[in-house]
Amino acid sequence: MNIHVAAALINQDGRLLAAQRSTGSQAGAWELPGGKVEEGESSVEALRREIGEELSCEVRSAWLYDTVEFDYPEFHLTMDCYITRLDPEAHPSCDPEVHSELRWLARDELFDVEWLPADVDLLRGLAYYWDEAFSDQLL
Ligand SMILES: Nc1nc2c([nH]c(=O)n2[C@H]2C[C@H](O)[C@@H](COP(=O)(O)OP(=O)(O)OP(=O)(O)O)O2)c(=O)[nH]1
Repeated sequence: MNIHVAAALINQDGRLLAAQRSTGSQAGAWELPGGKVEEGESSVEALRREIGEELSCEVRSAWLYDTVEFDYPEFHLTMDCYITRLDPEAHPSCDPEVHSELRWLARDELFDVEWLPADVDLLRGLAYYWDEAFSDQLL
């Protein structure tokens, strides 16, 4: 089984938004906000919808940073990860049905939380290319 997910790398004031899953078998683990791409939807459309549903925020712009391919025991994950800009005044809020906590992590705090296994290599890379990835010139 293949699961296609769209996920957001959201940076504000030099920090990345991380979210802790509140339900399911992966409860307690940290992830990037996002979710499954539905039938008939593009991955950017899924990103906009999920960020609206989960964080009550509007996506201003998004560009594809990387696509993660990862084998979980039960399924294969394809995850499109977008550098995502919200309105600078936006305050993402936590929907308890999805996330138990949101945290803004600085570059040197990225691994203070326990990420879902599929995210670890991506975030290692992001820590390395942090300034380039979040440069305003690219948005
Ligand atoms: N959103 C998100 N999902 C991730 C990440 N890393 C990772 O392995 N996943 C996995 C966890 C889940 O098995 C799957 C996403 O499914 P989900 O349950 O969040 O999707 P959804 O919001 O559409 O939920 P649902 O409607 O099926 O309940 O992808 C990540 O950084 N962000």
